[in-house]
Amino acid sequence: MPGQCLDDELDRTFYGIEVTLEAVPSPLPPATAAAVTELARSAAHSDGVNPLSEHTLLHLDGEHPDDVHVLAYAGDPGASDLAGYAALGPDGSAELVVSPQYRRQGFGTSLLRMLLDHGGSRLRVWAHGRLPGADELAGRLGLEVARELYFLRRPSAPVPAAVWPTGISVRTFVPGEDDAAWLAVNSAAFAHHPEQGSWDQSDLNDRLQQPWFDPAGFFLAVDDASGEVVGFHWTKVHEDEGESPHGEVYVVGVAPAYQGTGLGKALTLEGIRHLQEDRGLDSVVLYVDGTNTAAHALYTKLGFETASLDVQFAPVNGLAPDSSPHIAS
Ligand SMILES: CC(=O)SCCNC(=O)CCNC(=O)[C@H](O)C(C)(C)COP(=O)(O)OP(=O)(O)OC[C@H]1O[C@@H](n2cnc3c(N)ncnc32)[C@H](O)[C@@H]1OP(=O)(O)O
Ligand SMILES: N[C@@H](CS)C(=O)N[C@H]1[C@@H](O[C@@H]2[C@H](O)[C@H](O)[C@@H](O)[C@H](O)[C@H]2O)O[C@H](CO)[C@@H](O)[C@@H]1O
Repeated sequence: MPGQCLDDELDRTFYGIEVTLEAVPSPLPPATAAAVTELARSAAHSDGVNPLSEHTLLHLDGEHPDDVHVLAYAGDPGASDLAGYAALGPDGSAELVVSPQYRRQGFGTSLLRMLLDHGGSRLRVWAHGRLPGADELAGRLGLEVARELYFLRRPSAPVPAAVWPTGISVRTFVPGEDDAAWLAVNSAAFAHHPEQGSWDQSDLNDRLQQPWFDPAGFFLAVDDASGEVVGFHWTKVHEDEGESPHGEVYVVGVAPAYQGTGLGKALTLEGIRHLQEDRGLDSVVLYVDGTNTAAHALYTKLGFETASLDVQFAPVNGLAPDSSPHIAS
């Protein structure tokens, strides 16, 4: 829906007496963003998995005019606390979460129906951890699994020394100097990825400003002959409330012309060494798409094991209701 925006008037859509849904434009008022963050924290504590991804949480703040936020209340908005939330991006990707105290009362169904109204056949809604009920709710509304994202964990174990391909050296990322070079190799490495390959300077800036960002954990592989950045391993440390600190292989990418030379393995090992030895972290995690056979083979070899699964649901054969979105063009 690029370039589209919500009507001037709040687009309030009612799905029944008990549930009030309100589609609100970006930017969310700070108090509303805080309520959504608390709702997500409460659900994570109850379910053992975060219902909203980093991208959605980052987009709660700031101007993202192509995003749609949906708030669910029991009764009139403001008359009660937030019962649920859904986010819909311009590419049809979406997430939704219902407060643990409002489960099995139709809020999830109402939120998903509204996402289908707005997203149509492009809707791709996440179910992180594929929790009980996700498949049932999705199936009831004509959705099926369209994508699998595996969450892998590597228990603490010695890290073999990285063996670098000839003519390649490694250094760490310098914010403000390496941005363009990293964006270029990231988009080349992830040219076929639904999200990663389209990251731009704004996406990078969002993350450079995060408390977890640490350039010492962001490794760049450089071709000595050309000086070109040809690969990277960006690590991340999670120190979230209620979780033991752990490291993440956040993103590993190798320029297509350098793939199959041992560079991905070397970069991955260097990042794991950093997380374990420099940051003193025991376990290391990562996300990898189910279709990514190369990455899966690499990580399995390095001792990663499947810990959980996220899935994305999509309308069966694009048969979603063909209702036109409730948004002005
Ligand atoms: C946590 C994440 O970031 S998941 C996303 C990972 N990144 C991407 O998918 C971006 C696009 N792909 C790439 O950048 C690369 O293909 C990577 C990072 C997956 C692998 O990097 P490469 O430099 O090609 O890997 P490298 O040459 O070091 O191979 C290491 C091992 O990976 C596996 N592997 C690499 N490529 C392949 C392939 N095409 N098919 C099967 N296995 C493969 C093998 O086990 C290989 O070991 P081997 O050569 O001894 O058999
Ligand atoms: N290995 C990476 C790059 S290809 C990957 O698969 N990322 C996924 C993953 O991102 C994680 C997610 O945003 C978590 O909320 C965050 O805490 C992690 O740090 C991220 O790695 O899942 C996303 C969907 O939730 C997906 O869009 C990314 O491509």
